[in-house]
Amino acid sequence: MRKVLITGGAGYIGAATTQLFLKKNFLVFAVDNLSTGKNLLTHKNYLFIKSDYSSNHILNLLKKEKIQDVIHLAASIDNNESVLNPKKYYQNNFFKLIKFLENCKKAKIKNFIFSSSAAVYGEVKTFKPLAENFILTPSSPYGISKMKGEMLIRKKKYFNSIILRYFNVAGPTFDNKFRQNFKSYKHLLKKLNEINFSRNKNIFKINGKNYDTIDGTCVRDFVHVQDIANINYRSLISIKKILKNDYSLTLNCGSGKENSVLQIVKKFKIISKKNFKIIFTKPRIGDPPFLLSDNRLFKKKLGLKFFGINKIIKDLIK
Ligand SMILES: O=c1ccn([C@@H]2O[C@H](COP(=O)(O)OP(=O)(O)O[C@H]3O[C@H](CO)[C@H](O)[C@H](O)[C@H]3O)[C@@H](O)[C@H]2O)c(=O)[nH]1
Repeated sequence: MRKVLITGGAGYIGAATTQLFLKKNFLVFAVDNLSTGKNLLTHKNYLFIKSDYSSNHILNLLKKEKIQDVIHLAASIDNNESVLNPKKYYQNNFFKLIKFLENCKKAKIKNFIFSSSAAVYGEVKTFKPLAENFILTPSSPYGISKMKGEMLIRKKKYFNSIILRYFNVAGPTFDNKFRQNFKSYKHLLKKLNEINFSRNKNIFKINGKNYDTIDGTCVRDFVHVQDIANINYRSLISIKKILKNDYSLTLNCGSGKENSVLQIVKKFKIISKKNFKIIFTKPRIGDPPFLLSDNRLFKKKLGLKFFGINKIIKDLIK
């Protein structure tokens, strides 16, 4: 049975990815320090280890179990928080990664999938889809920590690596089991779904209305978490075919379909059949006005289709 180590395995994307690898008959070692995600599974081929991903405990596990495949998802992921507490982001996402990569070398890891983010593009001045070779100007410590992580991994030639730049991930995991539920997160679809519909005077706050976009609100490219799990899986099992003679490749993981925040809020209103008032508040610091994936390389290499925003919303309100 093929083994895989999934760091951040109890997180939101970690849980969806773990569910899929179990379904595909992998023996999954899920490591997580349970600081944000607490999504644990029960399955005969699932082993949960409460630990920091960079610990010696994990190094010993990799060696003992002769694990060759790693999906690295563990990270602090809140753009807003990273502006307030940058040290936490450099520590968790970068300095620990340095140690973890040394451990992966010692354990002779062969294949490494790294979860990066569209946050590496930052506050781009263009209003076009972003290709992987677009200049990186991250606007938050979170984005910077991911960009530095990418650069570090690309230099490592002792394993195959695929760097996946996730765009905006949303929707429930398989079987509708887990969601983006960490209380302090302020993700758009999480906040929309949290509106207390039993009250009459519900309001939803949109951050900013004067961006240079179709309707003045920010534009995003939403991807279903189940698509992301599938991308993680396909990247690993097809890594040789994807890389050909190279040792590392970076891929955008976005649907290429743009939606403004206001469009999404209106769609949510229609699909959920709930009534609430929309108000505009001040823009969020470091909020990129426009993030849209140019996914031509992704399509060429992985050829997967995306579910789309309507299904994400329908699944969320189930
Ligand atoms: O109550 C809310 C919540 C969000 N928004 C707006 O909706 C857009 C999307 O916000 P999210 O918080 O859902 O997502 P972000 O684009 O800020 O960031 C997300 O996507 C990034 C990549 O695109 C990174 O991966 C990051 O970790 C992840 O949180 C932003 O313009 C935000 O200001 C609102 O107007 N009101």
